[in-house]
Amino acid sequence: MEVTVGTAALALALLLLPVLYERSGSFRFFCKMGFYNGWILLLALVAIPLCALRGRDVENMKIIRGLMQHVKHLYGIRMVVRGAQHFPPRQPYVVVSNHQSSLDLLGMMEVLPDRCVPIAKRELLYMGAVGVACWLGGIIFIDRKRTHDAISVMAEAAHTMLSQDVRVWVFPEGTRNHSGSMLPFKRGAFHLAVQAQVPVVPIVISSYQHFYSKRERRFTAGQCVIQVLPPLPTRGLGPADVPALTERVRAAMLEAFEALSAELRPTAPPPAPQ
Ligand SMILES: CCCCCCCCCCCCCCC(=O)SCCNC(=O)CCNC(=O)[C@H](O)C(C)(C)COP(=O)(O)OP(=O)(O)OC[C@H]1O[C@@H](n2cnc3c(N)ncnc32)[C@H](O)[C@@H]1OP(=O)(O)O
Ligand SMILES: CCCCCCCC/C=C\CCCCCCCC(=O)OC[C@@H](O)COP(=O)(O)O
Repeated sequence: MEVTVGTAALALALLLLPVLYERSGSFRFFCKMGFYNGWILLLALVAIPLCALRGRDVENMKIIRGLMQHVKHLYGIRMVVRGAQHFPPRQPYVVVSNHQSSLDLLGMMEVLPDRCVPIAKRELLYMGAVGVACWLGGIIFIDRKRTHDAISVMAEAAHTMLSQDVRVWVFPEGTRNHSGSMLPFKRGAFHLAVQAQVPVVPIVISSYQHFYSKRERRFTAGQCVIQVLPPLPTRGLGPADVPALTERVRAAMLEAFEALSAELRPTAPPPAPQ
């Protein structure tokens, strides 16, 4: 009898799920985000044995990139890349981009250059299969709570970039930011570029506001523009030039971000006929 009641309750709940999904925006949002994380976890499980053949190697980022590129289609997100010609050919550089949400992974995987690894918070290492896949991909982990250690990891990265022909991707805001603008930039990425004497390539990911908002629990289909800006050289610059370089890059990125936000903002619906 108990089994029958339990089974009936489960069947009723399952039947109600599509209704709830249809009627509740919040429920839809949590389902979509849950699926996003779960799917990435599953993809990481696929990536691990493929990447393990090489061991920890930046070439594995090609496998991770390849496995991730279809995810945008699952969510109806159209990615438009502009300025890809600005990526310097055949040389290391530091990519800096704005960081709004974990959805940035989709934009990143759309344009991630070959032999390019992100710098990530070390907490990512402990995300089960995702952490293992990231480690195998050669992702550089830093402990944000230990500035001194983070700086020495980045100094080591400057050396690796040159000795192993590696590009590095940094989110200079240092954390996700949903404010609709950009946080002040931390200087690590720019010290890295100056130490290695390589260009900085700024990338702006347009605002998600018109199709995704964590606060409003809204996640629909939409368009995202990824704009690669002209690289800034650092040859001849020293540590004293880092603050000005940081501000120059942030100003250029903020200008591009605001222009994209204005361009992509949905126009108000026409007034209803009187
Ligand atoms: C198939 C599917 C599998 C799934 C795979 C999924 C893969 C996806 C992976 C994507 C990962 C994306 C993850 C994104 C993140 O984790 S973002 C968070 C981590 N990133 C950052 O924090 C980067 C930016 N941070 C910095 O650059 C910071 O500066 C940092 C080095 C971390 C230090 O920060 P903090 O402690 O806050 O100190 P300050 O920034 O205030 O710096 C203190 C002074 O030190 C100077 N400084 C900084 N860096 C250096 C350096 N390298 N060399 C010398 N000096 C440095 C800095 O200028 C400050 O001094 P002044 O105030 O300027 O005098
Ligand atoms: C055994 C433990 C199992 C744990 C399982 C966890 C499952 C998680 C599964 C998938 C996670 C997919 C998202 C991957 C990475 C997203 C990168 C990202 O956006 O990191 C945030 C970081 O930039 C800044 O962090 P904060 O904004 O400072 O916070």
